Amino acid sequence: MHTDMSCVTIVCQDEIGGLQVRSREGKWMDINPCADTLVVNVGDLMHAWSNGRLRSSEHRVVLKRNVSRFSVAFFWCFEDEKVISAPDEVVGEGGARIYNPFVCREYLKFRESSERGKFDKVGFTVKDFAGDLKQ
Ligand SMILES: O=C(O)CCC(=O)C(=O)O
Ligand SMILES: [Fe+2]
Repeated sequence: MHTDMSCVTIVCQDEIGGLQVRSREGKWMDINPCADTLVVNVGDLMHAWSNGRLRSSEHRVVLKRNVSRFSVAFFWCFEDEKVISAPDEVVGEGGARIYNPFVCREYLKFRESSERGKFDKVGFTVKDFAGDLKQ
């Protein structure tokens, strides 16, 4: 289970399927394969930029049978040196930023070097890195 570090991810999975996304309520939902259809995921950078309005959902791949599966993912990120800080227009009047501003490169480094995140991408999210200022 992980969230994507990207801004937006585009996934193409074959007919075997297996991709699951966790709902706000914590329920795992199958993303059933559909011919000529791509899956678009919001990643952590977009989640932080949108001040949490767009959710970077936890997802995983679960195979119900012992078969080979093929998928390809395209991860679109902001440039390394960009600072992610939700714009005033997104935060809205009277609203508050829920994350500290951060540099994209630093977040990617954090995810790639942290014990839990190293190989299987499981673990930390932007909340762990930039704090959740609401809490
Ligand atoms: O294989 C898939 O369907 C999803 C892969 C994925 O979530 C990822 O590479 O981040
Ligand atoms: Fe992913």
